[in-house]
Amino acid sequence: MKEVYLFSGFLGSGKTSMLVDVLRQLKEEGLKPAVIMNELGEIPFDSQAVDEDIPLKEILDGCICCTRGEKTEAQIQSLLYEADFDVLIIETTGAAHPVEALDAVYSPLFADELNIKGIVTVADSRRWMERNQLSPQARSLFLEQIRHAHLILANKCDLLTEAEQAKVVFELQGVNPNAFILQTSHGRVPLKLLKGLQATKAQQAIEPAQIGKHLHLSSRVIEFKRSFSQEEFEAWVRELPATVYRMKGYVPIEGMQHPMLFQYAYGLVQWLPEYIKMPPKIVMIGENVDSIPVIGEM
Ligand SMILES: Nc1nc2c(ncn2[C@@H]2O[C@H](COP(=O)(O)OP(=O)(O)OP(=O)(O)O)[C@@H](O)[C@H]2O)c(=O)[nH]1
Repeated sequence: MKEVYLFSGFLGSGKTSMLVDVLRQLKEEGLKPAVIMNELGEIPFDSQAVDEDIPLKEILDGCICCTRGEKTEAQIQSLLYEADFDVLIIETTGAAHPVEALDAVYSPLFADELNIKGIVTVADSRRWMERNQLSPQARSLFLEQIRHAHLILANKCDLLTEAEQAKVVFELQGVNPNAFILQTSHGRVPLKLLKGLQATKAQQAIEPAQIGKHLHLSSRVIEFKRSFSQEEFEAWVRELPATVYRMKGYVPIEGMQHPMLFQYAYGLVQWLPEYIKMPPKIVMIGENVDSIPVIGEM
């Protein structure tokens, strides 16, 4: 399986600096990286930071998490098809919400091929100290990026005194008690730390994924062995805890020739008939989703 890392973080926090350094380390270890970059503008500004021999896809005209889910899926699929790589790094825009970005990346179509190792959030320590100057929306996004991270870089620590650095780490840990927090400058993170992440462990095609129990934001692949009535399936969905944020995939429904395309977000369910036979599985994204009873297995 290919390892996938999502780099998240506020505008200008140091994501590209981290990317450049991680790419260098991967190459030194003889690993082949590939990169998907998501930039808000039309011009691929940051992509110049990636060497030409590294497979690179860009999503330029929008944010990965808002409208670009399908585009991300297509970019990953074409990378899987055309490029030879071991590790995929996806750098999101500073405006991406981590749950939505994870959702855009995690498709039942290639869940068996990708091992999503986790979300690494780069936090600008100086900006964190001055977060009260941000608009409420920007501040809440900043907090969400920290809250859902599996690893946090308290970056730009060179701009802070030691006492300030300690305060920032303490406060970040308060927002996300589960993530490891590393103080960095210029996004320098040892590769070993990234490799140790386990947002989703290796998944078998049949078995539901084993997920790190102590991590809150996690994902899971659920494969169905029988079909359901739509009512029965939706009754199960209604019973799910509010901490299940997203589900999508293909569900075998009685009377339908092929599994139906199923989408779930913010409590809303959407069904669409599918004209080709897709594998009967969905992905679920939420907090500690491994402990949730699954329809057909209860
Ligand atoms: N002093 C200091 N500057 C840093 C550090 N990390 C990054 N920078 C600078 O901050 C600026 C933004 O860094 P990038 O790595 O481009 O940040 P980014 O998150 O990719 O930025 P966007 O793509 O605009 O979201 C650059 O000028 C970097 O040189 C750091 O640890 N200390």
